Amino acid sequence: MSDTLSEIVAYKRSQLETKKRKMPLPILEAKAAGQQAPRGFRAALMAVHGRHALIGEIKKASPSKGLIRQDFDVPKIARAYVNGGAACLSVLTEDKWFQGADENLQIARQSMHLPILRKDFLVDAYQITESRALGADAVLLIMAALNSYEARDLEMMARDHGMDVLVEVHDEAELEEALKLKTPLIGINNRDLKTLEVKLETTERLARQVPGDRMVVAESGLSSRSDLDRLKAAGASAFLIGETIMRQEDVGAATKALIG
Ligand SMILES: O=P(O)(O)OC[C@@H](O)[C@@H](O)c1c[nH]c2ccccc12
Repeated sequence: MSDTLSEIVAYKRSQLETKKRKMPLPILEAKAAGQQAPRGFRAALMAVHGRHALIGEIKKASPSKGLIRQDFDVPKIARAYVNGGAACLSVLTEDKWFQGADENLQIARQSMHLPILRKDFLVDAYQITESRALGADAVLLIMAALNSYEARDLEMMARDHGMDVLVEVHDEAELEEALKLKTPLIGINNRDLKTLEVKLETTERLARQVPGDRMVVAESGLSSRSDLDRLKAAGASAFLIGETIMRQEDVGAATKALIG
């Protein structure tokens, strides 16, 4: 376990057995079936015209930065993102490194109308059903944590539950695997999840290799309007932003300032 991603994934896998015992899959399936229908995540991104399509992330802490935001009022943050003009939200549910919680997703969803991406480390089919049972509209699949079979199976399950899939890559080999999936949403993470280093050049380099029928979502390390303009010119059409906005007291104003 030399890098952060492997450590997190190992921890996730170790939690799974307990979770499955506490909440057996059939019960979870029933919960998922009882949820309101998924809101269109991809559709909401595609509906944005004339300004940047932003996915506003609700994130309290991160492995690279520690605590990011002290005053963490989820409904207030969620509604501020709406008022600021975000197209979608992303909610961290990972508890140990990001201080997230499953409840944060449920609370955010009850607080506003935008589609929500469940941001976590999903490596097992159980977690896909769990995401829908929590009310997620979309899930993140991280190619660096999955082989191509796992990615394909998890994607199929997510689609069966009516959720959109954002597949995350950070190099050429992962992009090649991601393009074999059905989802049109290709997230390019500027942060290397193994070393935690951030380079906007990652989006610039990889976006060029994404066919025109896919949609590039630039992720991580975006801190200004000019970063968004720069990556849009490189081919990104949506932007996933957490820390920059989470550090601002006024989330609505910070969102507006970024997307115009
Ligand atoms: O806070 P930032 O640098 O704006 O990044 C947001 C988002 O891209 C980042 O939280 C993220 C991208 N991929 C992930 C996978 C797991 C956990 C977190 C992430």
